[in-house]
Amino acid sequence: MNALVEFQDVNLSYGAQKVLDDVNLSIAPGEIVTIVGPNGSGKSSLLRALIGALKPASGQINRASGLRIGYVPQKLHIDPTLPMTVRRFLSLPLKIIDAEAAQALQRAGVYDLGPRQMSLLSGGQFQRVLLARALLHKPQLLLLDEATQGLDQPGSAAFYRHIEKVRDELNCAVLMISHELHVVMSASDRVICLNGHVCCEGKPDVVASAPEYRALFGTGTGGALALYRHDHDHAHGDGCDHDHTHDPVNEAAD
Ligand SMILES: Nc1ncnc2c1ncn2[C@@H]1O[C@H](COP(=O)(O)OP(=O)(O)OP(=O)(O)O)[C@@H](O)[C@H]1O
Repeated sequence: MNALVEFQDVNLSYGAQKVLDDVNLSIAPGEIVTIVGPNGSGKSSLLRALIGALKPASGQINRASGLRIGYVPQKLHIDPTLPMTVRRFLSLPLKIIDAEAAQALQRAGVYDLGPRQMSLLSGGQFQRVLLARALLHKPQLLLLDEATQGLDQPGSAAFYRHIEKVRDELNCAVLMISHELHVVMSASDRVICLNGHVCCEGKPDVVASAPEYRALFGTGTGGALALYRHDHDHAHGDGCDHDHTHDPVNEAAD
């Protein structure tokens, strides 16, 4: 198999609630793919199924043999009363040597944070440390689950610019969930729109070439959020029977 990961007709439920419905997708080496979709559309569940934390009710998830995955979660709670340096955090649960920690921090763009206390990091620094942890074992596939939640717009733009750099350095594929659709425009090779099933996918430049997008995106990132119109300029497959008129601004703000 050439792809790193392939979903074939994957169905997933929590009890009676169906969350993924015949999902098919594949991720090729080195590509940056973003999953967008409304709240509750199954994005995080898809990532959890991909890492093997959830078992599909039917269908297949094929991973390339020996695939190394790095995962940056949406958030991670660490007891603020627990003294723990960044260096120590990187050694949990697997002990690593100083050189490995230094290299991972360097790759995450925070080479000097090793001695700092986890509880005293800013939101942006904390996410970079989570990224460093995900990079420790040189992943072929990096998963980011709304990794910039809580960061301001410049902070999250810097984070995603850094992700492109990491991809170029490590040649890893990146699969990310983001509500920040300007990031989708600028950083992704491909966008997959999920609403229980994959309702459309395509290159972001289709969206970015819209005159409204140019007018707004050229002058800042805020307006670009309004331009992701789910009901045009994508090809929809059969069986896509739900309302496609999402409210991207509110989705982005959630
Ligand atoms: N452990 C669980 N047990 C039961 N239901 C769950 C569980 N995790 C998620 N769900 C439900 O499954 C659906 C999909 O959730 P999921 O977190 O995958 O969506 P999402 O697209 O990532 O949402 P968001 O954008 O809000 O983060 C939601 O209706 C959610 O309430």
